[in-house]
Amino acid sequence: MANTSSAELLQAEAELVRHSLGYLKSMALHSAVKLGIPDALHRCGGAASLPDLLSTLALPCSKRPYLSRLMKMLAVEGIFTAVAVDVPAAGEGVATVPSVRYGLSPVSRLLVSGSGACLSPCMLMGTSPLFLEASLRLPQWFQRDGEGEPAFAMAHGESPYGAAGHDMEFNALVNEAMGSDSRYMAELVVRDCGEVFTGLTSLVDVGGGNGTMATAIAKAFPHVRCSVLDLPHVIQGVSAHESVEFAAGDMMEYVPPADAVLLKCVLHNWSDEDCVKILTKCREAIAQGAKAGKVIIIDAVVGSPSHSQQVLEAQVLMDMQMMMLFMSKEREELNWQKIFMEAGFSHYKIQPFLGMRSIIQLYP
Ligand SMILES: C[S@@+](CC[C@H](N)C(=O)[O-])C[C@H]1O[C@@H](n2cnc3c(N)ncnc32)[C@H](O)[C@@H]1O
Ligand SMILES: COc1cc(-c2oc3cc(O)cc(O)c3c(=O)c2O)cc(OC)c1OC
Repeated sequence: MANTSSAELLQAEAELVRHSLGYLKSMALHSAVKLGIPDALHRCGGAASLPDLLSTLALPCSKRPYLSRLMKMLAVEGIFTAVAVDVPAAGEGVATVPSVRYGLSPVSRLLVSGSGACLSPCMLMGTSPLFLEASLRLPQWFQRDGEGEPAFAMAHGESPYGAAGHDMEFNALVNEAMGSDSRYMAELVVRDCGEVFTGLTSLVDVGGGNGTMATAIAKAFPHVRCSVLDLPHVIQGVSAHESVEFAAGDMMEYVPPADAVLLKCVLHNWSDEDCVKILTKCREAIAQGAKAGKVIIIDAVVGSPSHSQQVLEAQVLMDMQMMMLFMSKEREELNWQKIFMEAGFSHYKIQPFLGMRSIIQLYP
C-alpha cells in the first residue's frame, strides 16, 4: 500500500465494487427484458420520458418511483441512452424542470421483439435461475477432486439437456434462446458471408436443430440443397419444410454426404477428443461427393488479434459458461489447429466476421 498512491488505491477499490456488484448489471438487464422496457421504448418511437415510459408499463404505484434507478444504471452501462431535457413545469414559478429522455441504444435495439435480430431470449437464458445456481457452486466444484461432473450437474443432479427434458419452462427458455441466436446469426451469415457458399450444390447442417440456419441458407442461395442432421427427438419435433430435408441420426456414427458440412455452435459443447471424432465423420461425408468439399464451422476463436476488448470479454465469459454447464470450452486458434490436424484435415481459413464468433473453413 505504501508505494501506491491514494488515487490508485481508490480507483482500484472502485474497480472491485464494479466487479463484485457486476451481477446486478446482469439482473438489471434481466429485469428490463422481463418488464418489456425495450419493446415499450420501441413503441414510443425509440425514446421516451420516464412518465411516458411508465404509462406503457404495468407497474404498481409503489414501485413507479424506482424505475428511474434501473434506467439510470442501464444507461450508464450503455444499454439505453439518456439525454437530459427541460420539460414545461406543471405549476407556477419556474418555466421548465430538468428531466431525462431514455432511448434505445445499438445494444438494446437487439432486445426489441418482433425483429429478426431479437436476442432477449438469450439474455433470459444467460440469467436463468438454473444457470445462476450453478455459478454459485463454482468454488465447491474447483475444490472437489477428480474428473467428475460440471458445476451445473453438481447443483442440479443432471445436465442442462436433462433438465430441459422435464422442466418445460427451462426447455422453452433454451429453445427460444437457441432459436433467437440462430435467426440473428443466419441473417448476418447470408448478408455478409455469401462467398462461403459459392460453388456448393449441397450442405448438411450437423446439429442444425429446427433448421433455422439451413432454411436461411436455402432461401438466400437456392443453388445449395440444404439438409439438417440432428438427434431423433429433435427431428421428431420439427415441422416439415419445403426447402430443407431433415435426417435423424447421431453425428458420432454417421454424417450424410454433401459438398459442405456446417457445424454452428456445436463443437463448443464437446471435448477435444469428441471434436476429433465428429470432424472425422464430417471429413468422410465431404469426401464422398464429386467436389473436394469443406467443413464450415461457426464458433468462437478466442483471442484473435482483430477482436476488441469487449469481444474478448464476451468470449471468456462464454468459455466460463461452457465450463460450468458442460465442462467444454471456447477455443483459441492453436487448440482448433491441433483438433483439425488430428481429424485429418490439411488446412483451414479463419474469418473473424461474426463478432465473438468466426467462420472457419476446413479443407481435407
Ligand atoms: C448448441 S446446439 C446448436 C444448434 C444449432 N446448430 C444452433 O447453432 O442453434 C447443439 C445441437 O447439436 C445437437 N446434437 C447433440 N448431440 C448430437 C449428436 N450426437 N448427433 C447429432 N446432433 C446432435 C443437439 O440436439 C442440438 O440441436
Ligand atoms: C448457440 O449455442 C449456444 C449459445 C449459448 C448462449 O448464447 C448467447 C448468445 C447471446 O447473444 C447472448 C448470451 O447471453 C448467450 C448466452 O448466455 C448463451 O448461453 C449457450 C450455449 O450453451 C449453453 C450454446 O450452445 C448450446
